[in-house]
Amino acid sequence: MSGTDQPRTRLTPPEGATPPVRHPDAPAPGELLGAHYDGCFGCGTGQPHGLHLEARAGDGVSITAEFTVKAAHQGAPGLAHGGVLATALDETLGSLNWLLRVIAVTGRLETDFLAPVPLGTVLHIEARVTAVHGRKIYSTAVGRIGAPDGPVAVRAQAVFVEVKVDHFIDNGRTEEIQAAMADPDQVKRARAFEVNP
Ligand SMILES: CCCCC/C=C\C/C=C\C/C=C\C/C=C\CCCC(=O)SCCNC(=O)CCNC(=O)[C@H](O)C(C)(C)COP(=O)(O)OP(=O)(O)OC[C@H]1O[C@@H](n2cnc3c(N)ncnc32)[C@H](O)[C@@H]1OP(=O)(O)O
Repeated sequence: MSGTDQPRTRLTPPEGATPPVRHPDAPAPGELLGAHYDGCFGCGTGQPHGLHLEARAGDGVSITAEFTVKAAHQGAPGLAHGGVLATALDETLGSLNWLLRVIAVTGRLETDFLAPVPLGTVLHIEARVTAVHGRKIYSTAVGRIGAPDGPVAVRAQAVFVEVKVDHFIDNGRTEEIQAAMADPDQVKRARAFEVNP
């Protein structure tokens, strides 16, 4: 790789990175987070074939989540599609930002697939922020088959990049943005981001 083929940033935090700070108003450990947007493929209830991933706050800046592999999520017959598994990890990692009260998008996501995940499996995911450096948030996730201490099937390392709410307003389609703004819970959440940076 050379020039523009190089990744923007390494997955290991640079010198000067600091430990993440859990926001004082973050949901208590064990609390269900709920969907951040009804139309989200990862967590939204309005997506019939979505992942319907359920995330809970953990201790520190960590999240646990469960995702059940359904027929619509197959790649090979009877096995979860790798991209769908990466999505489940991405969604769980994205939920971590709610504990920091920061809005951030995935900049880089590296996934290791260690074991196939059969249809019907409940994938138990745990994700954690390891460090913060400027707008960059470094995090890791692991997905286990069948139980929180089950065999490891997937792992990920990620860098999320903090953005302003304008990122969504400027880049999203007007129709969906207006619908999201009309959802009282979304407005509350967007406000919370803006008054509690
Ligand atoms: C209106 C109602 C809406 C309400 C919304 C309210 C709340 C929303 C709540 C939650 C929604 C949030 C997420 C959804 C949750 C889960 C879903 C899973 C997450 C995703 O699925 S999300 C979709 C996929 N994701 C993208 O769609 C990103 C596309 N992309 C961009 O939008 C830009 O590319 C961006 C913003 C990433 C950067 O652009 P930029 O211009 O702002 O930043 P800039 O270039 O200045 O870089 C600043 C520092 O970040 C480093 N950096 C930059 N890019 C990097 C990269 N790719 N990898 C590693 N490091 C990177 C630089 O190296 C520099 O580091 P340093 O400061 O050390 O030099």
